[in-house]
Amino acid sequence: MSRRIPWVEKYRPRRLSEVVNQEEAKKALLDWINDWEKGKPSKKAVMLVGPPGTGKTTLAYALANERGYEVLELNASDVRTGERIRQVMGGSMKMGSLFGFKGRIILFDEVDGLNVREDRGGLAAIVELIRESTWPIIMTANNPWDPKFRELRDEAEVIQLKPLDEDDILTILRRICNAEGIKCEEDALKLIAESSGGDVRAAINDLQAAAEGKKVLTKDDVTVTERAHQFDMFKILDKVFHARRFEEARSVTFLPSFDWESYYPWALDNIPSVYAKSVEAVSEALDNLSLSDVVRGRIMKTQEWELMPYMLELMTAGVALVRNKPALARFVRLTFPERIRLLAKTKEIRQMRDALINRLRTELHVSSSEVSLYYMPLLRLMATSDAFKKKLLERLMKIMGYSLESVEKTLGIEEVSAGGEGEGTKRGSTKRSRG
Ligand SMILES: Nc1ncnc2c1ncn2[C@@H]1O[C@H](COP(=O)(O)OP(=O)(O)OP(=O)(O)O)[C@@H](O)[C@H]1O
Repeated sequence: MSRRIPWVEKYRPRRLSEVVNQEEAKKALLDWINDWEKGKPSKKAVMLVGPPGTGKTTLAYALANERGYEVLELNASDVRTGERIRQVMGGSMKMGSLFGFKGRIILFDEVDGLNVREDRGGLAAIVELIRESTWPIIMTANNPWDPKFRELRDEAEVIQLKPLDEDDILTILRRICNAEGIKCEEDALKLIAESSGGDVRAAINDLQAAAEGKKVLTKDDVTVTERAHQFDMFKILDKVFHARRFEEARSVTFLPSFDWESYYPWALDNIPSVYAKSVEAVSEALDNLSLSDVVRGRIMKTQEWELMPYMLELMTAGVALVRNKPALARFVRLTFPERIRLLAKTKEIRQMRDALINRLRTELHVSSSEVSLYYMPLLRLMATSDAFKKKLLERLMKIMGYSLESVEKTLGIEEVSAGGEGEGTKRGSTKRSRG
């Protein structure tokens, strides 16, 4: 009955190309190590930041493996005693080659796990380590936005990883099922992926628990634990709405499960109903939330990550501490954000549309935005004209391998003809009657 190798380790990608959907992070990481190798890194360290189980540690190891570095992992107590540091820092880049390595990469996993209050010395030691290091340093963190980590963040290039979506996780799960020779029903994998809340480690663990030793995995075999990304979000919002003090509201941002990208639409959709009794409160909370989005935009554009605490405070304390806040019931009713629901519903069509745009972009040698702006409306128009419709739809079906219905949906011609005549009228009106 004993578990053999955990699948999270067995199937941990060894090469960067196997790490799913973190292309921008990979590129930034490669640029950084290339600069190191040329002897002119802009920062001696990088900090890989992202939600749990999205590939931070994996990227560090894959990079080291691919570029021939030995990984030396350090933790908080190593830093405090200082001894291991001296050991690690001794020697030069050339020394590693004795053992067949090009050099060393120092990995400091989960730096935000340091208890900054009790471990002030530890933090200062890491900063010093970075300044003096002759080796590239990689740190990982889920949530390093506490102002106390500022000095550390300043020493590093912050590389943000994306939260993974269900499709990414399905890709990884299918790969494992194939490698294990297990016939996994798609529904079973979907259930696991859905409940993982974007955490690949959680999904792989659930898969192993349900499938190990089986030849076939069905939906009935899957008893996913209440991983409850959504449940967490309910708890987080509940805490924010009930908070009476600044620190209380802001404290949610230190939870490992806090993911600001998902939090935003949740807050946006729930503020009007939770504060419904006070227009002033709704307006102020939405104002602060939108300001947080302005700050987010600035961070993304200028990479000024030190603005992050302001963004987090505006989206939490800014929502909690508003004038004329109405008295709230002990349990507020929260709803699932419409935007996320809608995005999930239209995902397939959006993907097909993106694929078509991409194809046209390469054929026509123009940018994607030009295709969306000029060529897609033209195609849509042609697809509703008797002179071109048949030929155009047939060509697109052939080129893209879509069904007729998919081509129509991709071009959005239901919407166009909804206002006009023909078969679209019927479909369009059914759609509208919902609203
Ligand atoms: N993008 C990815 N592509 C392929 N596999 C992944 C990816 N992200 C995570 N995994 C798998 O999930 C496991 C956990 O990933 P990893 O340890 O890199 O997560 P992490 O982001 O460092 O999480 P934490 O912050 O909890 O330490 C890995 O063993 C790997 O098998």
